[in-house]
Amino acid sequence: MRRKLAAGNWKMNGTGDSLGELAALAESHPGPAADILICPPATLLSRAADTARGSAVAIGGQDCHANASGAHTGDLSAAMLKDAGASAVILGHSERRADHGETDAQVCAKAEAAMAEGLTAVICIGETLAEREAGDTLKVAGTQLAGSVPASASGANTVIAYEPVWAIGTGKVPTLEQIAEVHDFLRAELTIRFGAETADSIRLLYGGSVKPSNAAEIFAVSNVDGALVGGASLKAADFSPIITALETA
Ligand SMILES: O=C[C@H](O)COP(=O)(O)O
Repeated sequence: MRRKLAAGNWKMNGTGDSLGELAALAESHPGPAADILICPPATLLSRAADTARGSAVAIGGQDCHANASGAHTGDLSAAMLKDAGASAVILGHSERRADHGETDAQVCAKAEAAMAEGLTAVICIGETLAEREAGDTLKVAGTQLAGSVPASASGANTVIAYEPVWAIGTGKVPTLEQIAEVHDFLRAELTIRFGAETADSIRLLYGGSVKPSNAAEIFAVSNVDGALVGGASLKAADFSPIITALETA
């Protein structure tokens, strides 16, 4: 049985003042029936880990380098994230794929580095609007899944987030049928590659304009094990009802 996961990606938002939202969230969900993960910007990782210590909220990074150390100005290794208090890291987010030209192979190498440090890799995939309109959604999902997920993936070290690029921060959400089609496809692809036992243990998150108003219906979709939430994770008042919807799904 997969435990549900509500993950918040603060992206490039937040300063020390934002930690009050994290504290409020942790206080509102002392014994949640779902896992909760907040991924603040790297500048807040250590303080966020201090704020969340002893609570049910885990802290994660938003990216890591594939190498353990070295001359990579501005980058952070998986070991550094772990040292700062992270237990997970988002990898291959479409914003990094677009802004930094990250390839599936690079995402896969980063995921291997994260796993080697004991971090859970939250690996993001998803099609652009042009790819969906061309009828290539499943082809893109399959290619990104195959290329970005390491052979060592398991339910313990890997979470897959399906995030259609056109749904991120736009208020546009795929139909429930469209979400189900992709999530069922991803489960089937994982089963072919890893076998049923491992495939059934890997959580599949949906991401893209998840709000308190649409969370419950999305969480009722086949093979949706939670959400990766951007904008609505910044305020406890928005993220808390999403977590509650997941707990009761
Ligand atoms: O990582 C989160 C996703 O990009 C979703 O962002 P959003 O909830 O603001 O659409």
